[in-house]
Amino acid sequence: MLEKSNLEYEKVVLIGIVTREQNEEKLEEYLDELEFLTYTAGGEVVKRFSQKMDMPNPKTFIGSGKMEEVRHFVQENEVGTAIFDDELSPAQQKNIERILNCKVLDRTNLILDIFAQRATTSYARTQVELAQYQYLLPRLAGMWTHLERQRGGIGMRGPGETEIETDRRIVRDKISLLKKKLETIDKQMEVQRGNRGQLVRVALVGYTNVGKSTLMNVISKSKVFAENKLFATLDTTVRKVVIRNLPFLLTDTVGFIRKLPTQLVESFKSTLDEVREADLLLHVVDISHPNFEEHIASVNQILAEIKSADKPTLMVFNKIDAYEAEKIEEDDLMTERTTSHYTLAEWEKTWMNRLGEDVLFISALNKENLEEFRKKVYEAVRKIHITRFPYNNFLYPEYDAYGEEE
Ligand SMILES: Nc1nc2c(ncn2[C@@H]2O[C@H](COP(=O)(O)OP(=O)(O)OP(=O)(O)O)[C@@H](O)[C@H]2O)c(=O)[nH]1
Ligand SMILES: [Mg+2]
Repeated sequence: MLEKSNLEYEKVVLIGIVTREQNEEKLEEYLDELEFLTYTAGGEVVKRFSQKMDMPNPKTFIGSGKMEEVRHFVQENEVGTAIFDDELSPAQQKNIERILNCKVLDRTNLILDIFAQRATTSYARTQVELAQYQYLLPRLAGMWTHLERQRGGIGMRGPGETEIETDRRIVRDKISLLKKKLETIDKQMEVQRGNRGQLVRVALVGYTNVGKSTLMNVISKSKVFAENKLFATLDTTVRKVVIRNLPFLLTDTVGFIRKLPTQLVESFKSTLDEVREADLLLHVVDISHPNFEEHIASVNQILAEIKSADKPTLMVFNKIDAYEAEKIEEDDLMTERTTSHYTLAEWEKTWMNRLGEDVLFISALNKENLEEFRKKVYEAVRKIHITRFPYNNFLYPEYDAYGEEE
């Protein structure tokens, strides 16, 4: 496994549904993200299809009329892949593949594919491979029920079952092998983490592509890979950073995303251990993204899943240089003013205001407000430090007590 399905320059169509919980506007936003994921995986979206429905069709997800429309387009335009925004059951995936006669992926599949493409270290590769096999296992079972139905009762416990059972056993063996391999690496990593001494640990967390690695680079003067694609970072990088005379460890981590496949959360447990063991989180947000509030909610949900929601956290609103409020023309009396029309100053007076001191607005790219960033991080790290080592708190005075030395 691991080798990614070849999406290079492949033409792709996206398919999503409008439901009671998900109106057209939401769907468009989700499909925007799905398109970005597709682009990251090496595909080019040529068309989006959507359908309004209360419940997805159990056999083909979308209705048969819509499916015919998609099939027609796929055939006419030599589309190689159809990607659904929602998770498809193994049976649905198979049925749709048969109708469309092209590759059919869902969101989970696509994310796994990108991770497979981007994993470079053996550690990240092992984690991705484990996630892939875990995704595959119930799908082998799905293949079986599909056979079962086709053949009917009598005589079906023949070679078909044996084959599937063998496949399943191979996959299960592979899973336990990979788990053992990870355990071994985990132990080594634990030792490494133990060797880091008693420095306070700070972790950068946040949605994918918000600028965590960029911030890591400006703060620690390191060269972590950053780019305008999703999941640029899969491995954690730890750097010792010193602000004034106060040293601490700063970790750059993998970005989160809406509906992050559970297999990935599970197999990236050890990568996420860095977050779990952190004393302070810097939750980085791309405030120029129209969905940034939803991104925050997704990140908080994953933090809760890994039991890290209660840690001291600084909210770092990044990309203020790129923030643009939507404008309402003066003669436009129809458009209702919403949060998308807020200026940054207005945002600061919303729920953000309730976070008190723990909020920051910066641009990592243009290095705006980094002095305030250093100050707030210094104060937060210092607070943790002096609770932990009350006897040497004289070492680290309040940030402003340094005067204008830097
Ligand atoms: N305009 C603007 N762009 C930024 C800023 N900070 C980062 N970027 C850009 O945002 C993109 C993503 O940056 P990364 O640092 O790779 O983001 P990340 O959060 O590490 O992303 P993943 O590792 O993929 O989760 C890059 O193209 C950066 O140049 C900023 O302050 N302003
Ligand atoms: Mg990164």
